[in-house]
Parts: sequence; structure tokens; C-alpha cells
Amino acid sequence: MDRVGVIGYGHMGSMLVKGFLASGVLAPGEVVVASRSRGNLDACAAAWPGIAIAATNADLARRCRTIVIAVRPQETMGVLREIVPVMDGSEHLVSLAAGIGLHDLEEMYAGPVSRVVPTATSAVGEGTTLVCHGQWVGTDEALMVENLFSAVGSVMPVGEEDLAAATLLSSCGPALLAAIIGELAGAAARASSLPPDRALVLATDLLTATAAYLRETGRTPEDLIGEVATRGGVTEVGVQGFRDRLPGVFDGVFAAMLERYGGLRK
Ligand SMILES: NC(=O)c1ccc[n+]([C@@H]2O[C@H](COP(=O)([O-])OP(=O)(O)OC[C@H]3O[C@@H](n4cnc5c(N)ncnc54)[C@H](OP(=O)(O)O)[C@@H]3O)[C@@H](O)[C@H]2O)c1
Ligand code: PRO
Repeated sequence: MDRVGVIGYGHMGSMLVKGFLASGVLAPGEVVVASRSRGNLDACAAAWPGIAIAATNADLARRCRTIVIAVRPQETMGVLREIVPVMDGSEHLVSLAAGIGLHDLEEMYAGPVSRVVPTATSAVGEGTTLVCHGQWVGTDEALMVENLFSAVGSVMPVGEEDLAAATLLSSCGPALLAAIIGELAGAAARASSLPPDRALVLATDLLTATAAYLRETGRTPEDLIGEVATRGGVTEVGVQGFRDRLPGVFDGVFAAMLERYGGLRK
């Protein structure tokens, strides 16, 4: 395989390098990394003997056929300004930047461009990576990128018009669910003498068990509610409380996140 470059060795960049190498989809000699701080690059070189560290982003771009940009959205255009002048238009640019559209990316680089949205849970091979290919991406290039990212979970192609909402769900989602687990555990601890850490174990187990149940049985959330909520029992009070309050809370949260998403470029 031609070399794959990763620019930005932060949360996503380091997680992806680990996923690509640990899964065997890439060998260390097929990966080049560039990042801003020396400390991150030293940690990368120490963790992955044989990996190449580029002196600059442009140096990386000269050496790679696929270039994954894993810097923050606010830093993405600056990185593009550094690398595009040394690219010949055949390299496949893969942007992780939330909120930066294909149009903006293709205006900067007149070659194959894809937007890819992994998730923090990709670190354990779970969760969905969203992919959205630009107009100049050929079938082989699309398959190559989808195969690469399938090393860290499942891959779902999504139209760009739906990418924002899908990102909030699948990629911001782990943080949203983590916040909900924390609240559930906190409520149980406040209403009892259960230590918070034990309540958190129960809440975390609840989440994985519920996901496994829905996935393995194919039942819908509504089916499961019907199975759990004994008529006249306690669950129906809780479910009704959520139904009364949560749609407004969730719609408000999504609207606020979409507003931030739309302004991330700045
Ligand atoms: N976190 C998520 O769950 C997630 C999920 C999907 C998509 N994304 C997207 O992935 C991207 C990265 O997010 P993140 O959470 O990984 O951010 P992060 O932890 O802040 O990592 C960004 C990295 O970019 C490096 N960097 C900044 N400017 C650079 C430059 N000019 N040249 C080279 N490297 C540079 C920084 O390097 P140093 O630390 O070395 O200074 C930093 O480590 C964002 O665009 C985000 O929207 C994130
Ligand atoms: N993390 C990035 C953010 O919070 C994008 C999806 C998940 O902006």
C-alpha cells in the first residue's frame, strides 16, 4: 500500500495511528506522522518503532498518497495552505474536521477529498466512522479509505447534507451518553447510600447490556420499554417523566451543537 500520512497527533490522530497499526491494516513503514509539538512526535516514535516522522506538514505531503488531516477545524485551512503547494492533485486528502465542507476543501485542493468522522470509541474498535466522498474521489480511492477506517469500527457512507446530524449522533454521542450515564449514576447515589463509584459501575453495565440486548434481539427501544415497564409499576413513571421533558431538552441540545458546528471554521 502507498504511504498514509497523519497530520496532527492529538486524540484522533494518535487513536487512528494505533488502530491502523494494531489491526495490521498498515505496517509502521507505511505510516508518516506530522504534528506541531515535539513531545507528541517523540511519543509516537517511541510507541511505534519504524514509523516515519515528518519534519513538516509539507514534507509529509510530499511522501504520502493518502493524507489524513487530524488537526482542529480552526487549524485545518492553515495546514492546507502549507501542503497544497507541494501536492500534484492525485493525493487523496482525508479531512476529519467537523464543520468544514467538501466545497471549502475542494476550493483549496482540486483533487480527491473525503470527509471522515471517526469517534472516540473507535479506540476500542467500536462505533461508526462516517465517510463522505467528494466529487473527484474514484471507486478505488473510496474503497481504500473505507477499508482503512474499518480497522477502527464500522464505516457508514453518509450524504454531506446529513453529516452534521450524523456527527452529533455518532461522534459527539459518546460524550452525550457519558454525560447521561453520569447523571443516572448520580441520581441513584443521591437517592441512596450507594457509593458513587458503585452506582457508576451499575450505570455503565446498564448501558452496555441495553445496547447488547437491542442489537442481539433486533427489538426496538419501544419494544424494550414495553418489556421493562410493568403496568402500574415504577418504570412507567420514569419513562413518562422522560417523555414529558427529554424531547425539548434533546432538541435544544442538538440545535445548540448544530449552531457551533456551523461556526467551527472561524
Ligand atoms: N475527538 C473526537 O472525538 C473527534 C471525532 C471526529 C472528528 N474529530 C475531528 O478530528 C480533528 C482532531 O480532533 P482532536 O479531538 O484529535 O483534537 P486534538 O486532540 O486537539 O488534536 C489536534 C492535534 O493537531 C495538532 N496540530 C495543531 N496544529 C497543527 C499544525 N499546524 N500542524 C500539525 N499539527 C497540528 C496538535 O498538535 P500538538 O498537540 O502536537 O501541538 C494536536 O495534537 C478535529 O478536526 C475534530 O473536529 C474529532
Ligand atoms: N468531537 C468533535 C467536536 O467536539 C467533532 C465530533 C466529536 O467538535
